[in-house]
Amino acid sequence: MSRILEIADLSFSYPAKEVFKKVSINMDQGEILCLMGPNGCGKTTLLDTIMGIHKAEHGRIKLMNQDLLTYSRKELSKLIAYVPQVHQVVFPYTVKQIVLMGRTSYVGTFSEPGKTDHKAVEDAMDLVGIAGMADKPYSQLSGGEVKLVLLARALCQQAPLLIMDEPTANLDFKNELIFLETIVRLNKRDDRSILMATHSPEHAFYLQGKGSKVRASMMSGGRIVAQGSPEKIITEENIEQVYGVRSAILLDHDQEGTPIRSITLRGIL
Ligand SMILES: Nc1ncnc2c1ncn2[C@@H]1O[C@H](COP(=O)(O)OP(=O)(O)OP(=O)(O)O)[C@@H](O)[C@H]1O
Repeated sequence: MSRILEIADLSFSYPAKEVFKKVSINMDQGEILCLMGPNGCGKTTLLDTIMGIHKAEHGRIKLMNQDLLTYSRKELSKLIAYVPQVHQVVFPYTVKQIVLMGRTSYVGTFSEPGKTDHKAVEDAMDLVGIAGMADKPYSQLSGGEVKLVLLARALCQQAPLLIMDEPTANLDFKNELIFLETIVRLNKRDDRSILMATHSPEHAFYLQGKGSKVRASMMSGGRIVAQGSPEKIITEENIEQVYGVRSAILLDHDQEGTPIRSITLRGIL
């Protein structure tokens, strides 16, 4: 199994704040890694550092066995697709124009997008169910619709590593499942590796139940405090320690006998 991402001893601080220290994470090709942790623990900053937006003070990141710093911006955009937590644009783009931006690294500087680019955009929009919104102004979408458009943009980038920051925030039940099912499909059919920061630990169980290879990492106080298979990491004890709340992990089985775990919150400690 080849490594898509190797993060070793990574540390980063903003001028007046240390965010994370000595973080080490490895991801195999074809794996889904769910990064969890309380608000403000550093998940987004870590994702931004992996994408080369922040420069780490210490440690190193290897992407597909090559030092991240040796890639050009254009090369990186073919290797990593990103669904951000929030996204604002000032120009009055249509939804289709935003999705087409996912093809930027494939289109020459002085060229127009070609047939392949338009086909990739249409396929991605069909897959996430937003084909009917193609000509709508992006600035007039709801928070949930924006997430679906950003997913379509990332899909047509066709990068081996997909990074998502709280992808299902703002989504209703059905769109949350469209998102999760799209992740499963990309992972199992296209062998994409997915790193997602999430406040919904049960997503790790859901994706695992659908046959994806899933691991969970829990971040707290700027460190990775637990890392491994979802059932070993997402435990009542770890949730108590990391989030300061009492919870119950419930185990059920679906019709095929596959275990399904869910979490209910019982109170603040
Ligand atoms: N540009 C910045 N300058 C200074 N401090 C920042 C900056 N951006 C974030 N921080 C701080 O760094 C810490 C980590 O923020 P980050 O957004 O990475 O957390 P997070 O785990 O993604 O949080 P959430 O779950 O709320 O999205 C927080 O304390 C935040 O206030």
